[in-house]
Amino acid sequence: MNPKRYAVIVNPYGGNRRAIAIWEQVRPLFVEAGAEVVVYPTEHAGHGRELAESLDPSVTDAICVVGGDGSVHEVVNGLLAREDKAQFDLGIIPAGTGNTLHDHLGCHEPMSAAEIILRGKTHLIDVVRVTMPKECVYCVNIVGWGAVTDIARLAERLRLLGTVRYSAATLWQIARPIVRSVKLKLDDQSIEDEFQLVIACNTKKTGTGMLLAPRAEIHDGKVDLVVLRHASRWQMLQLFRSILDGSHLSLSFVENYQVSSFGIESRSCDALNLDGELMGNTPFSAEVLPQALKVFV
Ligand SMILES: Nc1ncnc2c1ncn2[C@@H]1O[C@H](COP(=O)(O)OP(=O)(O)OP(=O)(O)O)[C@@H](O)[C@H]1O
Repeated sequence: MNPKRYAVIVNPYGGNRRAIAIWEQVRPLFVEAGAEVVVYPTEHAGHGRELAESLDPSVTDAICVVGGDGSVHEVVNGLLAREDKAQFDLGIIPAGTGNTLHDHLGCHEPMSAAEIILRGKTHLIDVVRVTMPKECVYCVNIVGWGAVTDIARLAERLRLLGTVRYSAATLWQIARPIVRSVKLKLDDQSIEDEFQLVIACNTKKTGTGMLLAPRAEIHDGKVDLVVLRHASRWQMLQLFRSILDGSHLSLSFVENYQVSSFGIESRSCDALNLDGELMGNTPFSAEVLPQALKVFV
C-alpha cells in the first residue's frame, strides 16, 4: 500500500524564498490523491533535522522535503540520528538554489517530483557517514576537501555577485592554488603526498550541474573519488573546464577511485565541504552505508 500520511517540511527561505509558493503549486496533487498532509515550515536553520529526528512514526508514513540540498542534508541527518531507528520514505521536491540529489533521482521540477512521490515507488540509496573527532555527519551528495572547500568559502564571501560568485571563486583558486600535505586513505590503501583537491561523490553531478562523477551510482555501496595532487595552473584550468561535461576523467593528472571507505589525516585542521555546506574538519574517516535510505523515485 502506498504511504498516505506525509509530513511536508518546507524551508520558507529555500530557493530565494520560492519554496512556499512551490509547495502551494504541488499541494493540489496531494489533495487529489487523498493524501493526509501535515506541513511544517522550518523556523530556523537546523529545524529540518529536529523534525526528522522527532516525527511520530505511528502517524507519519513518509517525509517530503520542499527545499534544496541544505534542507535535504538536514532531514537525512535527522532521520539517521533517530534513536528509535524508525524509517520513513523520503520524498524530495526541488525548491533550492542547488537541487543535486533531486536531479540525480530524476526529480527535476516540482510537479514531476510530486507525481513521483505520490506514485509511491521507492528505491534504497547509499549514505556516506563522515566521522570526525567530535561529531558524525551523514552525506548523500559529496564530501569535499581542499580546493572545493576553498572555492565554496570564497564564493560565500562573494554572495553579492549572485551565481557568478562560483566562477569568480574558481578563477581565484586557479590563480592562487593551495597545496596541502596529507595522508589520504582509500579502503586499505594509504597515500602520503601533496594534494589540491579530494572530492568523494555519491551523485553524478554536484553544485551547479558539474558532472564530477559520471560513473557514480547511488546504490552501489561505493563513492567515486576525484583526486588532484600538486597540479599546475594550466592543469587546474583544464580540470575545472572539463568537469562541466565529465571529460576530466580522461586527463592524465586526475585520479579517480571507487571505494567504500576513505579519510584524510592532516597536520592542520582543514575545513570540509559536506553536501555543499561548509562544515566539519580534518581529520575524518568516512564509510559508505550501503542502501541506508529509502527514497521515492
Ligand atoms: N527558517 C529558516 N531560517 C533560516 N535558515 C533556514 C530556515 N529553514 C532552513 N534554513 C536553512 O537554509 C539552508 C538552505 O536551504 P536550502 O538548501 O533548502 O535552500 P537553498 O536555496 O538551496 O539554499 P542555499 O543556496 O543558501 O544553500 C538549510 O541548510 C537550512 O539550514
